[in-house]
Amino acid sequence: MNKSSAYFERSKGVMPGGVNSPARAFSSVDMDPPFIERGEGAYIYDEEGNKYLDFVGSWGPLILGHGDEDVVKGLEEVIKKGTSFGAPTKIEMEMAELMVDSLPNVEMVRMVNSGTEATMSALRLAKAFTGRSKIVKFEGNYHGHSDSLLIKAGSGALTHGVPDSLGVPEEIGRNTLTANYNDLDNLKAIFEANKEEIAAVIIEPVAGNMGVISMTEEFARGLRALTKEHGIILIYDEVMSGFRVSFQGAQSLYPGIAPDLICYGKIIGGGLPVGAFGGRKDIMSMLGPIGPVYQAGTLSGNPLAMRAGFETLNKLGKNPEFYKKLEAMAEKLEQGILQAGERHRIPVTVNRVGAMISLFFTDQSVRDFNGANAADQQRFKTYFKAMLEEGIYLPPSQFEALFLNVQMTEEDLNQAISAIDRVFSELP
Ligand SMILES: Cc1ncc(COP(=O)(O)O)c(C=O)c1O
Ligand SMILES: N[C@H](C=O)CCC(=O)O
Repeated sequence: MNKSSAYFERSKGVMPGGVNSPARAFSSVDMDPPFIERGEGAYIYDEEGNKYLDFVGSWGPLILGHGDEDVVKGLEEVIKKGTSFGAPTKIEMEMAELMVDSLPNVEMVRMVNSGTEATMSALRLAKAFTGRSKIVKFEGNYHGHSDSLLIKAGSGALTHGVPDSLGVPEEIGRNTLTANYNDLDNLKAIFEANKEEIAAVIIEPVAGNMGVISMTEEFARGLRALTKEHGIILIYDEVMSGFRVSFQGAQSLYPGIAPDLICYGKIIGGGLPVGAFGGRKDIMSMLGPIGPVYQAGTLSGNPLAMRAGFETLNKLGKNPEFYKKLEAMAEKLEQGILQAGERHRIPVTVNRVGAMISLFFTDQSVRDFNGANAADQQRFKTYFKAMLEEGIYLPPSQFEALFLNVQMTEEDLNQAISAIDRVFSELP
């Protein structure tokens, strides 16, 4: 990777760590990242022309693969008319209608430019609605990089050893309480100790930022019952799981449980920068200009992002077989990993929900942050590097999820499974 390494050195001179988001720096696996030149279907190509089967998919958005023809055609149409107006457009309305019509528990929605903005704004709204200041998040969950959420955070923050970022003022940090994922007793104790002070609980219902770990049914029910009992707003962060684990996201996996607000991002932008939050009309109606909670954005509802998102959601909604295919492929991959583990005596636990999957080098079940953190990260590093040499592009951290896309074929998966088998056979 001579060219990539040279570009990386150049980038480091002008960009902190050579990147615009730490997760992509590959420092966690002690190597330089390949610089990606283009993507096509299920594959990406680096500046040297190396071809990789892409299990990152821009960290989740590209469920249709690279260069989906409907997304590209839509973008070409929009770009000829203008890239941004800072004024209402028809496509924003159509996108909002599509989301409200498709999603349970979303009566109104507001578009923003990233998942970070979505969670930050949803929390502000919850604080205004309840008149309270504290929030609860779960250790190892990641909700973007706003101050109050960079506490015991997952994803790149965890991978790079800064789950509690410097620069978050103590008085802000004090209002963020952290709980253990899937632990109702812990949550009850926090609620009891902070009566009438907690505005919201925010959770990744299917977490992907400490590896993949989902809420147990019992925990999901208890969480909803307890938040209701204490007058606390329940926010599902579906930035990653939305339209990924099923068309209606994680909400549909826990029938009968309704969050009050839900955050989106990634897939709803079809590969362009986007986020959204929505939910109960009485809460959403507190937003400006009809309510007292201010929230805004020069490029919010940008026509290109809206069109890419609209084409993506429209296509996913019209093709339920996509999700069946993704599920079948992810299951095949899961089995392939487990069988390779057995064959080569490598202790491995695979967590999977739909086409979100991750592998932990441990023989213990992983259902919270401590479980994920106890897995063998040194072994993950060796595995990651060897897989990259095999032409398989995985997220460079144990604490991230792998994403499949609908462009992947049986042959692609067989290639990945054979690579895993070869790599496991040589793991120290
Ligand atoms: C669950 C979750 N919430 C929020 C975010 C923040 O989104 P963004 O990176 O678009 O700001 C991410 C990813 O980064 C995420 O995975
Ligand atoms: N896990 C993160 C989001 O889901 C990875 C993306 C990033 O932080 O760059």
